[in-house]
Amino acid sequence: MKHHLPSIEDLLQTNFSLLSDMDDKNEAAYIFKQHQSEVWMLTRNEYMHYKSENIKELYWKRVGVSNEKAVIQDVIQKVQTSDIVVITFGEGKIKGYIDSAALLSKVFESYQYLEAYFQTMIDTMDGSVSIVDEAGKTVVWTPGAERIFSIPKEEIIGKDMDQFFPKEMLLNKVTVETGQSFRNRQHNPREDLFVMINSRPVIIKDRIVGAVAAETDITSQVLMNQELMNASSKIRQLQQEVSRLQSSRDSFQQIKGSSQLIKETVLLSRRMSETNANILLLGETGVGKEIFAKAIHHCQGSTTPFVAVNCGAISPSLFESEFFGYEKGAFSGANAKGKEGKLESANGGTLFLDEIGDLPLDMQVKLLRVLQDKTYYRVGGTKQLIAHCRIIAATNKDLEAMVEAGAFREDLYYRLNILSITIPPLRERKEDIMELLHLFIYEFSLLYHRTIEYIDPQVFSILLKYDWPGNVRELRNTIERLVLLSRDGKITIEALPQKLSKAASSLYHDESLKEDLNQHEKNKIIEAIQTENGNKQEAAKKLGISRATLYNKLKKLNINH
Ligand SMILES: Nc1ncnc2c1ncn2[C@@H]1O[C@H](COP(=O)(O)OP(=O)(O)OP(=O)(O)O)[C@@H](O)[C@H]1O
Repeated sequence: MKHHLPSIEDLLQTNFSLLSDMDDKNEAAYIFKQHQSEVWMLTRNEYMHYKSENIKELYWKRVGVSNEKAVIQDVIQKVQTSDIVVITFGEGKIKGYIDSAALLSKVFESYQYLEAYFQTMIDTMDGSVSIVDEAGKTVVWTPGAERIFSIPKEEIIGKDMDQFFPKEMLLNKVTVETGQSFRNRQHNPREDLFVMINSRPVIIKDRIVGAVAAETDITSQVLMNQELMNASSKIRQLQQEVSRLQSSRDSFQQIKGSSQLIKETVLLSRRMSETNANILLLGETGVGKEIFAKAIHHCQGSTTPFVAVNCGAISPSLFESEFFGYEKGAFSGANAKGKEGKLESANGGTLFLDEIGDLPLDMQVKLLRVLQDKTYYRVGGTKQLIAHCRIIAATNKDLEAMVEAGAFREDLYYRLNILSITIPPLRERKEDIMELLHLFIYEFSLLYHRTIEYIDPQVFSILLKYDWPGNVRELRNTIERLVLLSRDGKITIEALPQKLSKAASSLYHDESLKEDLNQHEKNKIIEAIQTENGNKQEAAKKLGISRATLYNKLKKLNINH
């Protein structure tokens, strides 16, 4: 590793002799005389000269001493006062010496290697790297920086950066002043330029001597995102129009998502909806049970009533009268004319029993009777009524466990569970997040009259990675918040609810963002090519980009089409 300072071993020379071993034939370059921890030195020539002249007093020079375990910096310090430094080992025995000329030449060689590596490294990098010294003056400005910021090196080197950039962009100045590091901060230094900045202090012996800032140009990702946003919003608009026209034909259009899991769930629901039988919908909170229930109900172009009852929200004492209705004078406080129940209101259509797990046990018996006989009586009534409706029940509870615990009737469970559909949670179909996200942005931007033109790529990345315990409802509510908190058409990371940004801080890093965006871009392109039966000209048109751009992207994203 030639670019590092040489080690003591690299520099050690052994061409020496101790005075006690010295004779005239000895060719050693230096002669050492040692007393305890101190060492004196003569060159061989001096020694021979003094001897031949018969000079009694030899003119020994005292030299520096370092142990073989010392660091090279120690030797460098000692050669400042003596030309050579003796290296000892064990109990102070002399192992060899280091002379200043050899040391200087080796250190200079390391410096040359380091300089060559450093220069080649900054010339090779695409991104921008800049360094300021402790006075805030620019000392390094790479070709990447020249290209990204269009400022030639000659213009900026030696100058204060705030002559060239607005103060809020100068993270390296903050870093050099405070020692604070930054990671993945996004900036928009020019209207047509987006960069991601990292910065760190340069520290020598606990002193900040400068700061390095590395900037990556993410303009193309951001623009691509905006292009996609615009394209998706146009597509969404068209889809809404089409689905309005088609809504009488296909009620499942409302259920968005193109993951295999959601497609299979829709397919199963479609098949079940054709049977007219009762259906049980299972799934975590917010997965879309009600939206599925409505789609099943409307599947046959039904204009019949869809009546929803939240079993968890009706007080147990009112349940029976709410459910079956009552005759006039059935109980005190009742409507004098009597009232039809939910079963009757749903006549000919669908009764949606949400949160069926919360149905009181006595009502479970009565519901079972309706399911079996299709007949019931109003409270206080004697006329038998026929239940002419499909029942769709839904719950996010584990009914089987409730049966085992005696909280839900086994016979009712089996009756309801004949046709059941489990709607998968969003974390198992993350491919759907992007589509739902665009749908909700579009919906809320219309509702609140806010045009969204830009979404911070970090926001996308965080939304795609989060596990969504509250499923689609939580995603929808989050998007509503983001649209409401958007400023100048921009959704930024600060608008995210705290729990999302917290969950993301451990996940987020540059590469994952790129991967997510690339994957999304890839999916959109493949989808467009498939829809256009492989016709690239048409696919490019559909994506709103030129044919040449499409070919570039196919190459860059490794798409074989
Ligand atoms: N696949 C989907 N496409 C579009 N919107 C969806 C989808 N799934 C759910 N939503 C929306 O998410 C929200 C929650 O859905 P829904 O009320 O149907 O969930 P749920 O499972 O019935 O919830 P809960 O268990 O709390 O009753 C609704 O606004 C719904 O329109």
